[in-house]
Amino acid sequence: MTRNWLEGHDTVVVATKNAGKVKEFAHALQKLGKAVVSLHDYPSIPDIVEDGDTFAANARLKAKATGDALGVPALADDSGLCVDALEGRPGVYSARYAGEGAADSANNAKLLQELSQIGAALAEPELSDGSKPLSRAQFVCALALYDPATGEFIEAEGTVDGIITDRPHGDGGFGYDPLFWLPQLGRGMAELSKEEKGAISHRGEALKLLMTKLGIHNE
Ligand SMILES: O=c1nc[nH]c2c1ncn2[C@H]1C[C@H](O)[C@@H](COP(=O)(O)OP(=O)(O)OP(=O)(O)O)O1
Ligand SMILES: [Mg+2]
Repeated sequence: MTRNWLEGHDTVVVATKNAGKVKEFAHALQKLGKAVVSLHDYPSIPDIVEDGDTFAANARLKAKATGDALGVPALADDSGLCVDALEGRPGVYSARYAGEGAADSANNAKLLQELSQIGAALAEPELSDGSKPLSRAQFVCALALYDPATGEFIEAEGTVDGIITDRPHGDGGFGYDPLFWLPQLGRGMAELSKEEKGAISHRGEALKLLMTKLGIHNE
């Protein structure tokens, strides 16, 4: 068991510029009595190039650059959507699917366009609102916590399976959430509260695992 790196820190640095992630981490870590700061609070840290081949490699890159710049442990999240009908794309390219700096709405539009182009369709009945299931998909989240004092990493990964539908459901969450349907719940990811999403999501699962590795037992 690793020592708890977060002990004695009432603020956790999350190496992200994604406001949706910040909200989810803030909500989850608040239960441990910890506040979250993000790269929005440190504009002087230069942009981090995410050129790793895997979610885990990118998470390590972001955690290390941030931890080294600030001299305190930093937590990074690299995540994305892997769509079966697209052979796992957009994967590590999820954030820039529709181009560098693309808005979530543009990425969602591109996803529907690609799926429509190949005529993706699941041999499953349509949902009760008439929307069509297009492909199985998985959200993946790799977390890396880095300690600049020792150069060590603690890492964890989580996934959640779902289905991409041809229409959005709900307006919560961020990113691809509106197109991600959870057949096991009969609801869309963007229809869940932060609490509900955290309980089942790729990020929630990765965070639980990371906390276990740190020896922190929540609930
Ligand atoms: O729970 C999620 N619900 C919906 N979409 C999600 C989720 N988690 C990741 N995603 C999507 C958003 C973005 O298109 C990509 C992450 O890319 P990723 O590089 O990890 O994050 P980012 O560039 O938005 O912020 P940053 O790198 O500063 O942490 O996957
Ligand atoms: Mg990114």
